[in-house]
Amino acid sequence: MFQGTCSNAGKSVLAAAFCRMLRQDGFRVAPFKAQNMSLNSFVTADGLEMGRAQVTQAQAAGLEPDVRMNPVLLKPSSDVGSQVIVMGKPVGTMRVGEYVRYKPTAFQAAQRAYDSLAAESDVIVLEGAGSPAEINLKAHDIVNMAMAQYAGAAVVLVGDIDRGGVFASLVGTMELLEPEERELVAGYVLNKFRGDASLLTPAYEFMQQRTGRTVLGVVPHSDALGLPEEDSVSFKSGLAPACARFADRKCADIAIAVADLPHISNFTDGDALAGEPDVSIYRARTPDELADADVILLPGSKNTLADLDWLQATGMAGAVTAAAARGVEIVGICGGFQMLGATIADPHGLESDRLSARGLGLLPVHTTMGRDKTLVRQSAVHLDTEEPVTGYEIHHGATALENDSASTDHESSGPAHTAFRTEDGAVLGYASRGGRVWGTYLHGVFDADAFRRRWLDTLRTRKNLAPIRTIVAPYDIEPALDRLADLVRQHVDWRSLYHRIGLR
Ligand SMILES: NC(=O)CC[C@H](N)C(=O)O
Repeated sequence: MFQGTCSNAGKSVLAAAFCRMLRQDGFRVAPFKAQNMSLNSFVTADGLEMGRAQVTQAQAAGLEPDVRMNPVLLKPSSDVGSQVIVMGKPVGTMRVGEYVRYKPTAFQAAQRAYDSLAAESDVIVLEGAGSPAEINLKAHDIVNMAMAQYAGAAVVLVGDIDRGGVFASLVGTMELLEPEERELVAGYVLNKFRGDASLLTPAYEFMQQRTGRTVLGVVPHSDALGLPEEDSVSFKSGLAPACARFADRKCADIAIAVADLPHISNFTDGDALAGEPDVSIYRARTPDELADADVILLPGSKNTLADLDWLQATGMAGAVTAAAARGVEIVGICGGFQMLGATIADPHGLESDRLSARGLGLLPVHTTMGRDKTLVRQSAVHLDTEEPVTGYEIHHGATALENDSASTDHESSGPAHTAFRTEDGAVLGYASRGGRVWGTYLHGVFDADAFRRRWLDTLRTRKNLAPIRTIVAPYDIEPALDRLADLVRQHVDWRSLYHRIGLR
């Protein structure tokens, strides 16, 4: 089990690496994280919702994502607390105190999920959350040492050396554990190292003497892995792959600005675009940052109305409508799609106490949030290009086209047409008359290689750049998972870990 001395220490990535390595070595391996807090979720084939990190780890393990791998998911929606998802379905929106009271039930669900997964596997790679040494939270822990004890796991403590203070964090974490918890710790991994690792060797001796545990490895910092990010922590601090890569690519042909909404969900929707050599994709928080964009992407949101307020308050809303008037391509996904419309209503107060609001008025559509949550994988066709797309839907809102679009008082909303249609004929998104403003409920819409290239080529043509016409950057994380496994094999004493858990 990988536990961190802080959040974002790189536990998920190490867990993914071990899933891939164990699979390469012929074991039946599955990932598990009792509880995730993330707005980056995914829908399983049976229509259940789980965190993205275990989806990547499942792929590393060669398995279909399964909700047992992440039985509890908390999706913070601020004003009204977090939406609590248990075994893939929302059980309610709870404030902290309420959730603490609910935790014994959540832990039971996690234990049942673990047992059933463990019965089918040779090895489970568990992941903790945050740090196990948060002494104020320990009494009701269900995801760190409590889970490790339940599973009888060997724990690797992961420290982020890039932040500094890594030895103090490791020693301090050990210090704050109960003796029986400390027993479970097999050793340490120092993650995100830049520089000459031989400089660290004197510290290993010290750690061994002081704590009786050794450093099992030092993993170099790597921006270039190209794996999806688990939660928005790294996106917010500008560390997500898309942003990291942007630094080198300010001059790419197509500039795509992603509005960095306070409740941004599923920003992984931009990952496939970030991999394209002719694209620079970056987050935008101010109107200025939208100025040179060829595309403005409004991503998903766990709180559409609050984020719409944020767009208004920051002046971003005005900048988006002005850009639309200049002919800039405006794309909305899920919550972003809802924002493009004329009105959004949340009569049950599911996301906030704002019961309704006007949208940006760029598409003549109306959204109403219903109590039922749509959770489904979808295949659809983009009608203009006839290219297939696939992805998943996660939303409460239902969005419909205005009967008589002339009735709208929003200047920019003109007649719109269906942009995406599913196999069974359902509408999955609309586009404005000229097609430059469009939105869809489909997360992952840009993952389809052919559609993505066709769309980028339309943008190129508009800028008088030659279309590329072939798929130059297929979106596939398989090679990245293999690269990751190689990197970790090189730098971590995986043999002694295998030995510790009884594998040969
Ligand atoms: N994933 C999303 O962007 C969800 C949009 C919105 N919060 C809804 O539930 O309808």
